[in-house]
Amino acid sequence: MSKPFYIIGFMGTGKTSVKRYLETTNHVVDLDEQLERHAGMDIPSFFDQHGEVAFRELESELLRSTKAEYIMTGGGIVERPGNIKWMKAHGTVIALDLPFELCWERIRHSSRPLVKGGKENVRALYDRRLPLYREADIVLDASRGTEDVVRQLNRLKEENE
Ligand SMILES: Nc1ncnc2c1ncn2[C@@H]1O[C@H](COP(=O)(O)OP(=O)(O)OP(=O)(O)O)[C@@H](O)[C@H]1O
Ligand SMILES: O=C(O)C1=C[C@@H](O)[C@@H](O)[C@H](O)C1
Ligand SMILES: [Mg+2]
Repeated sequence: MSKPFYIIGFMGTGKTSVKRYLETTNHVVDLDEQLERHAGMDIPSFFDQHGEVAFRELESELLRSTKAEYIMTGGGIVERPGNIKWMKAHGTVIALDLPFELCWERIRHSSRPLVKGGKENVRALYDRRLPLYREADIVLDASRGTEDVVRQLNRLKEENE
C-alpha cells in the first residue's frame, strides 16, 4: 500500500465532507470519528468530561496507530508540535485552505467545543494555526467546493501511485 494522505485544515474546511466521496473507492478514516468510537462518547462530551489536554493526547495517539489510504484529521491536529513532523515522515500531508469567514459560516452553529469561545477567539485560533497548516507538503484551495477538492485529491493520488 502506498503511503497515506493526511488531510489537515481548520474546522469547516471540509475534511469530513470529502471523506464521504472518497470512501466509495478508498480506505478512509476520520480521526474525530475514530476518537468518538474509541472513547464511547461524542467530542463535546469528551471535552466536558476530560478537557482539551486529554483530547490532544488521545488524538495524537490515534494519529500514530491509524492506518488508511486517507486519514482525515481534526482541525486541531497541528496543536501538538510533533504531529506535523510525524505525518510528513509517514505520508503526504495535504492542507485544505479556506478563508476564515467561510469556515466560520460553516461551523458557527455546530457543537464543536471551541466554537463556544465566539467568533473573535476562533479567528485568533485560525490566525495562529494558519502557518502550521501551511507546513503541509501540498496546500489545496478548498473554495470551489467538495467535488473539486475530491478531483484534486484523486489527481494527486494517481501521481503518487
Ligand atoms: N464545499 C462546501 N460547501 C458548503 N458547505 C460545506 C462544504 N464542505 C463542508 N461544508 C459544511 O461545513 C460544515 C463543516 O464541514 P466538515 O465537517 O467537513 O469540516 P471539517 O474540515 O471536517 O471540520 P473539523 O476540523 O471540525 O473536523 C458541515 O456542515 C458541512 O456540511
Ligand atoms: O480545531 C479543533 O481544535 C477541533 C476540530 C474538530 O475537528 C475536533 O477535533 C474538535 O472539535 C477540535
Ligand atoms: Mg471533520
